[in-house]
Amino acid sequence: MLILSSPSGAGKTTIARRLLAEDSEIRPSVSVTTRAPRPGEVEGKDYYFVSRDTFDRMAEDNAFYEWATVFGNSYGTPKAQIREGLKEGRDFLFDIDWQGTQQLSQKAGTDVVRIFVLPPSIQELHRRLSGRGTDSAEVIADRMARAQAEITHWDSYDYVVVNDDIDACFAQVREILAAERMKRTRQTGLIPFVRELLKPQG
Ligand SMILES: Nc1nc2c(ncn2[C@@H]2O[C@H](COP(=O)(O)OP(=O)(O)O)[C@@H](O)[C@H]2O)c(=O)[nH]1
Ligand SMILES: Nc1ncnc2c1ncn2[C@@H]1O[C@H](COP(=O)(O)OP(=O)(O)O)[C@@H](O)[C@H]1O
Repeated sequence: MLILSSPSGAGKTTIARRLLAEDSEIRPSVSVTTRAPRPGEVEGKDYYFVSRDTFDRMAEDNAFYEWATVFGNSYGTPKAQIREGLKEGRDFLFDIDWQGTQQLSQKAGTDVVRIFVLPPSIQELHRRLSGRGTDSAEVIADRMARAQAEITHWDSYDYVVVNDDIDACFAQVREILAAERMKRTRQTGLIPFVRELLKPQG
């Protein structure tokens, strides 16, 4: 379970989309949200957009691994789509906030890799939120007001990358993923091979 978090506008969606396009081994965890779709966002790809009633019913029915309220809207990770994949040992990418990261870490323990994406500066964060052109001035002001509070949670992540140059930052994320996949504890498929190597020779 690879988690990407950042203050809004630092670039996690950009990194996530590129990773999903280039790495066929990892699948997205598509969240459910009460937030309205932004122009260009696709139902079932970026989010499942639902009403407040539907979200509350899903929460009551225990349909989420975790959920949280961010910027006045609710966001949740639905269990159904990832349960089977996780059993099969597939990699999943989560674009979730620090609250969801804490909840998933408690549930999944060592199977979680957490990356926090920092902007190169607060001024650049503002430029990116404005340049994205998807949010009103009011929404941008709200996200900027929350950015520093979100950055204070950077120390509960395993890795921190600064998204200054997108290519350099993306390369770092790929390196983290490559190294994590090579961890001995994740390479259970190698056990028969190692047993073979250890057989007495001759
Ligand atoms: N806990 C939790 N956070 C989520 C989930 N889906 C999205 N988020 C977070 O909600 C925040 C707002 O997301 P969004 O409205 O798409 O704006 P963004 O920050 O520009 O990507 C971001 O920090 C996301 O990482 C989820 O299922 N659970
Ligand atoms: N390294 C970068 N340099 C310049 N602009 C970037 C960079 N990374 C992302 N952006 C732009 O900044 C805006 C916010 O990025 P986005 O991925 O939507 O952030 P988040 O998902 O963290 O809110 C988008 O318009 C995106 O194209």
